[in-house]
Parts: sequence; structure tokens; C-alpha cells
Amino acid sequence: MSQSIAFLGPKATFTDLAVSRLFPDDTKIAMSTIPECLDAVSEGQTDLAVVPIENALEGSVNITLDYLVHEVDLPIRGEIITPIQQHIMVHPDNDSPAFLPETIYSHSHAIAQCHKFLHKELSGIRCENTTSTAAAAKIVKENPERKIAAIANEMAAQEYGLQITKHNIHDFSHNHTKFVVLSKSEVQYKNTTAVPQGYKTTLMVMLPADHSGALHQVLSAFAWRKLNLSKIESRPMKTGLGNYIFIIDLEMKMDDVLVPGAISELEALGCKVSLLGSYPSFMVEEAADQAEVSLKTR
Ligand SMILES: O=C(O)C(=O)Cc1ccccc1
Repeated sequence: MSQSIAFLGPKATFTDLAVSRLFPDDTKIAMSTIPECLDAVSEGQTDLAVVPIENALEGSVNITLDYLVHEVDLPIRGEIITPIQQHIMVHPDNDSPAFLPETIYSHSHAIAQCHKFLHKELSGIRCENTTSTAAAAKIVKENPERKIAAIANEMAAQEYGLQITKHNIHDFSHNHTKFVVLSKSEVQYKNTTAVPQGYKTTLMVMLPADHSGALHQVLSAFAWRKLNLSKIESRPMKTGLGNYIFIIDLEMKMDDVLVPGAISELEALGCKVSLLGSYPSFMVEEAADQAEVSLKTR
């Protein structure tokens, strides 16, 4: 049966590309913001949601982490890591060497991924945040009379009929984003064109208040069991300065012995631990021709 998927839209966002690789036969429902995606699945309007959670150049997508920690009770059912290529695009009416945009629109993470390029090549031009890269492309399409450009992907240029004026403007060639799949029930991965990479387990750990060496003890519970951590991120608990929650990714599936043992040890230390998910990880490999373009254009 087809699954319905809330994703950060509109059509042709990077999230849309990730969903198309992971769930080619399912029904995509575009939402305007990450919280809207998470509310949709939480309130039962869709079967699942796919949202960005981390970028290799800019780090965590804090709104996603904070929503998962504080606002919704949704397990992570999968992750997909995809290569990210950012391009500048303009309305075809404005495609001339003399055209200099006054404002560049894009998602804050996309702008951050091109920071060096914008500083060196387009210094002084105002950047404005949009809810997604494709939302920026849509604004450019709908406003041919304005001196504006968007940073978005190739699919957005096609979808919104824009002309790419500079390819691959992201500051480092190894630009990848991780997206998570969230659902209250089990997820079917059918006909996915992404490559399976094994399993991950994500835990949320709240340390006991004012306990010297607490983080060291937390890490040692994983270390002596030789449990490999692929990420540790702290987010404010929003209860006062200095109070943080740790989100820890383990490079393995939840098992019967090692992970439960580590969790029991953390609880004995006075930590509050909850499982955010144990799930398959997928990867989209960079096309060889794109990798080459990326090298040539820098
Ligand atoms: O805006 C998009 O296209 C998204 O899917 C979010 C995002 C933004 C920048 C890099 C990766 C994902």
C-alpha cells in the first residue's frame, strides 16, 4: 500500500529529491515548514515525514532537533544522506551578463553553505531567508520584474523555469545533508534507489544536575563496550542557561545486550535516557559527472 509522506516543499527541494530516492512509489505531500511536516505525521494526516536534520558544512538543523526533543513524540525510522549542489539561478528575462541581483533568496542552510562564495563574488548583496531553496526559486519565478536570484538545485531550476547563472557555488565540494524519516508506525522501503549503509541508533540523554565528570562517565559507558558513536550533539533543554540534552548516534542497530547495558549504566548514573530510534541508514552516491563538475568549477 502506498504511504503518504509530508516533506519540506514546495516541489524540487533537496528534501523532495531525498524522498524520491527513498520512496519512489509513494505519495508526496508538500508542506511549507519543518514543524508542519512533523505535525502532519504526529496528528495522523500523513503516514510519515521526511525532514533535513544535519548538513556537513553547516551542522545540525536545530529546528528539527528541537521539535523532536520538545514538541512531538515520533521515532526515527530511517535516514538518508544525499550530496548537495547549490547553484545561483535567475528568471530567464534577467539572464544577461549585466544583471546584478539586489537580493538573493534561499534557505538559511543553503546561504551558509555558500557563505565564502557570496562574500567573495557577490559582496554587499542582501541575502533573505526562505522556508526552503525551492520556495526561493518559486519567488524568483513569480517576480521577473524584481532584481533577485535564488540559490537552489538543478531540479528547482527546471521546475520553476529558471536559468542557472553559476553552478556549484557551495564552498566545499563534500557537501552532504542527512534527512530523517519519522513515523508512528513501521515504514516500508520498497524500490528505494538509495544504497543501504547499515543501521544507527539515536539516544537522548539528560545528565543529572551538577555532577562533575558526568559527560565523561556517559561517554565511557559507550567506550568500554566499544560502541562507536557517529555523532554527539547538545541542545538547550530550554529550562535555564547551562542545561543541555545530548543527542547521541550509535553506529549499530539496537541489540539485546550492549545498548541496553549502556542505557542501564547511564540510568544508574542518574541520567534520563530515551530511545529516539533504531533504523536503517541509506546513502545517495554523487554522480561521477557531478563530482567532476564540482571539481572543475572551483
Ligand atoms: O530547502 C531545501 O531544499 C531543503 O530541503 C532543506 C535544505 C536546505 C539546504 C540544504 C539541504 C537541505
